[in-house]
Amino acid sequence: MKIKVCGITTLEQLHELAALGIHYAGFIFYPPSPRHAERFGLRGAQVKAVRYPLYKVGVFVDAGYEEVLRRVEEYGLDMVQLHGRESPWTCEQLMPHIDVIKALRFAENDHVEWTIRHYTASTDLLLLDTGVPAPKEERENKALHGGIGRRFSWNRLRGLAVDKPFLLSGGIEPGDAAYIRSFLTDSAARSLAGVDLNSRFESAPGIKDVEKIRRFIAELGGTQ
Ligand SMILES: O=C(O)c1ccccc1NCC(=O)[C@H](O)[C@H](O)COP(=O)(O)O
Repeated sequence: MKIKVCGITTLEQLHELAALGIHYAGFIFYPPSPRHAERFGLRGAQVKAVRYPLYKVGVFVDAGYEEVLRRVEEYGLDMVQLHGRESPWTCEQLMPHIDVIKALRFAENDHVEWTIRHYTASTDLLLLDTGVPAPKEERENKALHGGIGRRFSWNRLRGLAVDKPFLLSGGIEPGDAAYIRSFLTDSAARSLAGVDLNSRFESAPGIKDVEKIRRFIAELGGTQ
């Protein structure tokens, strides 16, 4: 089970999380987010200079091609996560340059299987997250693109043949380890690469509670 921790904002936290053996470290490049990498003074040259055995992932929301590749260079990113309404074609344009995670966000009536199939050939890894139903006031708060701490019904994945490795995401919290382990018995879990941890493992937005993450990883059975 791979672990991605998203919304890292300081080098100290990157260092502590690397020591826990996490596989993916997410840095958010979306200014309205309370976890925006630069909000806490994090700079590209610092991130680029540190070497840990993990993937540095830049998270973008409908950013332009040039902006994404500029950040890849500046921060020494290994992967990008596209968390907005990027089309399969947009993902394909980036794939020759950098590994792409496409985040798919499911609201109640979205067709999970069809949406996944649409992106299978156009991404290296999927991240399945919760979409908000989008009443007017939520639509207007753009920061609600991710990190909202809400879960979509994982039961909607049960029985599906997912033809691409995926990270399970969306409001995962301390105490979910047993449920995630039980999900491993489902056929959809054949493609489950790991889990994505974010707002439910923070003491404040952008500040990860490393001890909570350490305990959760232990409950999951450790990192491999
Ligand atoms: O975390 C954010 O603030 C964020 C804002 C805009 C786009 C993406 C964002 N996070 C990306 C992630 O991959 C999150 O970890 C994912 O949405 C799950 O977060 P949570 O619901 O807090 O578990």
